[in-house]
Amino acid sequence: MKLPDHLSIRNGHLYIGQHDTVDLAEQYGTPCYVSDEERIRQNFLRYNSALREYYNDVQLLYAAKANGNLSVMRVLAKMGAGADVFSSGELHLALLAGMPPEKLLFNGSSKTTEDLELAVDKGVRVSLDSFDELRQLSEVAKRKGKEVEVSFRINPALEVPTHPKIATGLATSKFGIPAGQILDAYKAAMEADNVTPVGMHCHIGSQILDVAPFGKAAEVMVDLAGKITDLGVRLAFIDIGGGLGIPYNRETDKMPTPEEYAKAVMPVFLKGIEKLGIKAQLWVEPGRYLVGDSTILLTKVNSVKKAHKNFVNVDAGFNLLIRPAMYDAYHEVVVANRADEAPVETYTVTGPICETGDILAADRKLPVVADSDIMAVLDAGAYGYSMASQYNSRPRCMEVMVKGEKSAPMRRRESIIDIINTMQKLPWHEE
Ligand SMILES: Cc1ncc(COP(=O)(O)O)c(C=O)c1O
Ligand SMILES: N[C@@H](CCCC[NH3+])C(=O)O
Repeated sequence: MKLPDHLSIRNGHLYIGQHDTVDLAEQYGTPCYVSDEERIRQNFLRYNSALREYYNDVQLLYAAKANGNLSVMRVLAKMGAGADVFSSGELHLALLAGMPPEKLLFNGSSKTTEDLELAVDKGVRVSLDSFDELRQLSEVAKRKGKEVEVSFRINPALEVPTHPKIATGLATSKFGIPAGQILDAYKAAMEADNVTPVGMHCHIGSQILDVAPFGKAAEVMVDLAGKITDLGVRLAFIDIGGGLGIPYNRETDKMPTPEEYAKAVMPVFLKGIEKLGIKAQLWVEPGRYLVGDSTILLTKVNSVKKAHKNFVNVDAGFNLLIRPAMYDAYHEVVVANRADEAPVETYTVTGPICETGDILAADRKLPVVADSDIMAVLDAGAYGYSMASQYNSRPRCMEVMVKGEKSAPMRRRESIIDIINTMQKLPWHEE
């Protein structure tokens, strides 16, 4: 099995960095997410350098939805990342993590008045998704006597090779303003009180397996940039979103690298802005690439059952990692305490949730598995914990970070008390 550099097999056990995952499972309990801080750094550096090879004025805005743990965001903030925030919650976290407001963009297709107020109060730029939202933001900013800088999210109407649920730039998707309406949007923004258009934004989808659509999106953006500049808008940034995929199946996935991504995007972008004679900053919003492979989910085998199939029943299910159930996503699984044993049996790894679809990994060849074995689900750092739920009244698990010889929890395990405490007794049930 091919492993990323920060994972290795030593003495029959799976290691993350310098840590035996079987010991980590013992020390912190299962289920448990474990992330490697160094890996996040390496991923950031690689992505950033690939783009900066071509152009100095690039700003990475980490897509906070991928993994909103404050410790993860602090690591990225220290590296110089800003953030794409998609809610007031993510905005608060980004600021707490030390990301300056000028490196944040408040995205979202359905913002509340409170969201808009927070953006204005904190001096964060807003990516607008409708004419309605422009009007509302203008009213909010005027009421507060403040100015707010904006971009519009553009729907480039592009097909992308990914799961249909995570293609976001299709003509039919809910995101963005169609290219045919975009000049009217900028005109309206130029006329609106207390609002200044200074940027453009698009994001075509996630887990994209080919760089060609990114090049196409860049082309659409610089073409439109010309028309928007002609209106008199001074573009400070052009944000082309995130979406670069990662190889979840290292045996079969042929994934584009950040260098290939940069090669597809940067010449188009640079030619475009040179032609226009502008010096816009390039903003990109990677999420998955920065954190996806940094993290494993450790889970313990509760029981093994021979039935229609060989089922391995583990203590983590789609309450903690919904990607396999939601997108039929593939995640590699390793029996952490038998990592050097030969795969001899085919197993389906299932969680504890009361749903047939609670399958983490189907039909995998693994060593003979027994109860109390520790399994690691790989590449769980993006859209893992951040999409976790308390379904079946299961408290969410702990998150641990390792760095060199050190390890520490970066989020405590929830307890049933946490769940109970959010509920309130109805007044007519009191007596
Ligand atoms: C607006 C926006 N930007 C960035 C991202 C990050 O995407 P990814 O994690 O695929 O890089 C997303 C998620 O798809 C998004 O919705
Ligand atoms: N949640 C998706 C990615 C969507 C990103 C948000 N637009 C996944 O797990 O692959």
